Amino acid sequence: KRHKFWETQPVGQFKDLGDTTLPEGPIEPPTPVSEVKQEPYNLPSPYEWVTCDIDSEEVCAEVYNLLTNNYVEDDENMFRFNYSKEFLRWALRPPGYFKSWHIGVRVKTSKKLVAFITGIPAKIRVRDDVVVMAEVNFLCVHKKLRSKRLAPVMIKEVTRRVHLENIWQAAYTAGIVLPTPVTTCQYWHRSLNPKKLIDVGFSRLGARMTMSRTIKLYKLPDQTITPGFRKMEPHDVPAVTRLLRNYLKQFVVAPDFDENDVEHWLLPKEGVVDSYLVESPETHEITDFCSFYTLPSSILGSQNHSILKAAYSYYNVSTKTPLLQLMNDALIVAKMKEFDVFNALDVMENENFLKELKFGPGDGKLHYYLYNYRVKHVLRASELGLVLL
Ligand SMILES: COc1cccc(CC(=N)NC(=O)c2cccnc2OC2CCNCC2)c1
Repeated sequence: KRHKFWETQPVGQFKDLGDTTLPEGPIEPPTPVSEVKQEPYNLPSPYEWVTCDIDSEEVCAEVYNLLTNNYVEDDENMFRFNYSKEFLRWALRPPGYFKSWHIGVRVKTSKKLVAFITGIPAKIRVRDDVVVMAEVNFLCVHKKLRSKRLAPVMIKEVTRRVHLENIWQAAYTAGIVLPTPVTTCQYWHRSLNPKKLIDVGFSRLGARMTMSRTIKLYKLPDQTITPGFRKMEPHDVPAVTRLLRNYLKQFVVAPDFDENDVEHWLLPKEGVVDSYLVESPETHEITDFCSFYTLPSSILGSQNHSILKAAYSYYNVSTKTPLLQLMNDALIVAKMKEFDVFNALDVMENENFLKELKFGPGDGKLHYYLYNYRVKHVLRASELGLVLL
């Protein structure tokens, strides 16, 4: 039976899709925290819950190894996300995070970590309604424990622990269709190192194209071209916060970032997140911003290469520099940093630069979901201003 679990959850149900009488907003009301189930859900007997302290080098390494060997693969099982330990520590410890939301499952006897799921708190605006939600991510069950129905109990457990903090909504993404997407995004890729991408099977040589012609097609300048384009620095946090908050107002769903959030999520971190801005040489005003995060993938079947170095478009704001030129500078910097590919979703205003900057469409889609919050109509990807890691 399809979605046996999801039909029991407060999420938009397929059967409700046509019903415009259902109001936008929370589907179920909050309950008093005292009435939330105090004890963890039952796991099958060989397994036990554990809270993963990712500050611990040893535990962080266990989480890294579980994800490296068992997390999301592309549709053709040629690549698998390979989040770094530094990235995981960044992604899971934003302002106000809860250690109790970093949930693992161990084998009681061997203490082997065999499953993982996380939440982090985030202020998300839906139209005019700012809601503190949990962003749920990194749901991973060891390949050898699939189809044991562990995922539903892990989702119920993270939901229970989120409820204990008096938070009643969540946001998450998936590559599969569940009840019911808020929006569905197409992902796009811009080759930076076409020879390697073709060698490992990520891309194919175009019809009537030679390798040298393909290399020339994707060639980029070896310096950025926008005057005043520079790395973001700590003293830029207030100006970038103002710029980003104002820009994100136009989207139906978007993060409600304050300066602490911007400091955590957007200050450059080597090997984790890169962010650049344009400071007007005349007025010293910050007029534009672009950022991307580092998410390599393991290459599962290549002799010559083991890692695909990928940059993922994060938040970009253009108010003076044309978006096309700003994102071209982002591509130039990514190439200078030896990324092989630059990925982007067709969210926000991205569709205005994707084709022009020689992005090609990916072979899959990313669906966005809200838990316990109904959005009246499915949104266009361009109405979405939220990028999850
Ligand atoms: C190239 O290596 C891959 C390894 C695993 C999966 C995929 C395909 C895929 N599922 N890609 C995306 O979900 C994706 C494509 C473009 C931008 N962001 C994305 O996902 C982000 C956001 C959701 N969490 C994973 C990272 C590709």
